[in-house]
Amino acid sequence: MALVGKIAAVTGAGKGIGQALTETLLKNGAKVALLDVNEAAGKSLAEALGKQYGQDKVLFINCNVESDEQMKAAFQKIIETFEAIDIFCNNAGILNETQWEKTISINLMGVIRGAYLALEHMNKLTGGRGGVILNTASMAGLGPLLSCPAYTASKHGVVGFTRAMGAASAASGYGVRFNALCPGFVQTDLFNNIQGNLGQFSHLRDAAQLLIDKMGTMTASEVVECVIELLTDETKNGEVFYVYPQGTSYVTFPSMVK
Ligand SMILES: NC(=O)C1=CN([C@@H]2O[C@H](COP(=O)(O)OP(=O)(O)OC[C@H]3O[C@@H](n4cnc5c(N)ncnc54)[C@H](O)[C@@H]3O)[C@@H](O)[C@H]2O)C=CC1
Ligand SMILES: CCCCC/C=C\C=C\C(=O)C/C=C\C/C=C\CCCC(=O)O
Repeated sequence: MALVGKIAAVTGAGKGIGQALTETLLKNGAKVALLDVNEAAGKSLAEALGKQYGQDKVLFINCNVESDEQMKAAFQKIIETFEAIDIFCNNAGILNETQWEKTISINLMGVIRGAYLALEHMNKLTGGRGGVILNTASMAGLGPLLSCPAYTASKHGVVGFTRAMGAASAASGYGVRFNALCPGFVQTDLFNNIQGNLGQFSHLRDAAQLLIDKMGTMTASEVVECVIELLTDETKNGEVFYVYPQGTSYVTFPSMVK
């Protein structure tokens, strides 16, 4: 599936990994709807990218992934403007162990909400033209980030949801692929502004820092460079793609059916 002419939407598009995803999609010829709750960041990015790629290629929508109403309205706006949707990147996320319910609400419930609404418009059985849904999980969806249990739970949830939806979609003939992106540490606002967000686990900051020092960090652009394959290769469904400073790998899981 080439990206030229495809219609994409990215949540949390205003900054960090979402910004890099948006720029990469535009660079490869897609039109992109930028969804973000940060109006200032999303709007100014959309304006800058509109100048670079053409105003008809970008659309900013102020939208909180926690809101069913705002998300439904966002999909309506995308369809009104671009007529379809082929690629949906469920990327918005926070890391806040003090506000752990909000962390679950945005990172996991927001992803499920986004996927179900996207599917209504993309499902080939209901008039959609198929496509791919990419869920940004994390390496914390594969192993425990000791200072961040709620965040770790949210990301394990995203990995499980993606795998189950990939299987459900294939078995149902929806024509929509589901893949999860699991980056290691990425230099973004989420990573840099961790101070005050670890709550009762603040005393584990140094232990987490040791892990960061051992593993290293990446830029958002380095992560997204590796993602094109996941979006374009039509054989990739239900995949969990681990991106770390030294390379990438498709994660394998043990089969529980004996
Ligand atoms: N930075 C890192 O080390 C890693 C981040 N991730 C994941 O990548 C995704 C993106 O994170 P970053 O780019 O690092 O963060 P970031 O903080 O740089 O950007 C997140 C964007 O999401 C938006 N956002 C937050 N809550 C929202 C909501 N309720 N509705 C709509 N938009 C919302 C923010 O306004 C911001 O523009 C998240 O899901 C995060 O968990 C995964 C692995 C590592
Ligand atoms: C200094 C406190 C921690 C700061 C972490 C900031 C951002 C992290 C974002 C993530 O999504 C996590 C990325 C990578 C690490 C996740 C899990 C490590 C698992 C290690 C293991 O399996 O042993």
